[in-house]
Amino acid sequence: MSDLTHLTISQARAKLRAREITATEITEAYLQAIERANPALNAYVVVTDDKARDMARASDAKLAKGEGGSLEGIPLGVKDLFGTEGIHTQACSHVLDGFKPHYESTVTANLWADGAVMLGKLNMDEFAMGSSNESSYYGPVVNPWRRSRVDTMVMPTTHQGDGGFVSAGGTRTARTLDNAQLVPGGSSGGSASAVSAFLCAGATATDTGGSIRQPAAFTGTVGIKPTYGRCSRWGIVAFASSLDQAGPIARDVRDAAILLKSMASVDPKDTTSVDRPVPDYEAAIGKPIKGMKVGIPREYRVDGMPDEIEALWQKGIAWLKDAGAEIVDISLPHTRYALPAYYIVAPAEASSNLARYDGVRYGLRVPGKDIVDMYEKTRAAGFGREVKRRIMIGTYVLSAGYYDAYYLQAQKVRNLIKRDFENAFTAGVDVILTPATPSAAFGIADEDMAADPVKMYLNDIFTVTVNMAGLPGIAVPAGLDAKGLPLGLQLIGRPFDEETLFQTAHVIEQAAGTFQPEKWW
Ligand SMILES: NC(=O)C[C@H](N)C(=O)O
Repeated sequence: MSDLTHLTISQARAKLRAREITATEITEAYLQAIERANPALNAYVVVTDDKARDMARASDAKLAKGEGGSLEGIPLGVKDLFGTEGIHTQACSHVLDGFKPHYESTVTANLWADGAVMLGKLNMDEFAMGSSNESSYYGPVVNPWRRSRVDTMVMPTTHQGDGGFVSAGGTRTARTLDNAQLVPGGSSGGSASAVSAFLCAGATATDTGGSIRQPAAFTGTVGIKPTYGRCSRWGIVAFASSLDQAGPIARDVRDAAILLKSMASVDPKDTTSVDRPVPDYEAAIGKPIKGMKVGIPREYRVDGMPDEIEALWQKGIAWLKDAGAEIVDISLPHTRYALPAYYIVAPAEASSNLARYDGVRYGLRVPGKDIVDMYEKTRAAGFGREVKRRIMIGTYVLSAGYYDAYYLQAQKVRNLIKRDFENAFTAGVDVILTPATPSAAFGIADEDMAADPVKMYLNDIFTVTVNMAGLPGIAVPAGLDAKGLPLGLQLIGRPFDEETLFQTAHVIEQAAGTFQPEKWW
């Protein structure tokens, strides 16, 4: 049965439609895999097994009649940020203890309408704030990937007895997995870990400054943040509303295209969702990229970037060139201001969005001597360190006297960043290629990151620009580092041109192959 969990969505879809397997069988295989692996990986915070079985049964009834949607019978995991009716939705925060919404987010409703089966809610950084999944109230998620060491042994040439038997000698290599646990990235760490470890066929995720693409890169999976407005934000717990976008994490580019097609829609309940038809993204896969103009932004060559990342980038450039693309150097001159500006805009919006958690309307309430005391005690107990840090930064940059110096400036910088991209695209660039992250996955409880939050924020250096400009970006696995850990490349496209991203990412995937962790859990 466990083999069923190794099918990609497109493979499972074909087998389900051909009645070679049933939705119940594949769902049971995933539930068993979760039961076995979750104590080690902590990817799921809730497993909705009864619901999964009911949904699978309903899918089987439809499939038996030759009916069903595009995802009929496909088991998925859902990031805990998505409101799921009657089911635990806590953004992995203590402050939302016991919260079960009476509504379903538009994105998840779209998936269920297309026949997908819900396996459970996935772990994440608290309120999506983080790049390591260590700020979750439910504890860190473990990356299924581990560093490995390659030992080369020189085998001596041996002689045996008078017969003069001679062994060939030479070298032998052995790969040993390191025991150190690594982060899966964040904030969608549960989604990335679960997809990579075969604990769901695909997962929903969100990306405010890199939360889909960075964990995808850290786990050898594919993650796309679509254009702002492509997926409805309705029913998703808000972090920074002008930046938040939902998207999928999947095992390959085709699966990501299938999932995004289902998740995306125009929604009157979210005024920022855009009224444009959702194309058949899968149709873009396999289309040649001959003549496509690929921009390489010189400002993404940041100080201290490891040689391995530069080498990966060069490899990506060579693959696209070999496939007939034209490579052009471009300049995005305001890139270096993106990270500081993001860490003003995002906390500012967060401080406003998170004001609603007051102990009255949702979740946790810690009694106090009066209402103000109750607010204070609830918020002090309910929010974790990183969330408190962002609320304080956000409140500060919005306060009278500082608003102009910080928030207003950051908004201006945001416009300049957007204009940089517009200039590149109007000059004829079709897609931009960059590394997805400045490093491979790092260790859980990494001392440097824990001591200095800015080090953690630097994880977002290549991804935040895309959110600031509202553009689509995809992370696609492109190789392994010297320690055997996955590394990803990022492609950035024109607004609403996700098709070009899938088309180009598929070329990289074809050249690089797909990557699976060695099973230890
Ligand atoms: N939410 C995100 O996109 C993650 C980003 N690292 C942040 O902490 O803001």
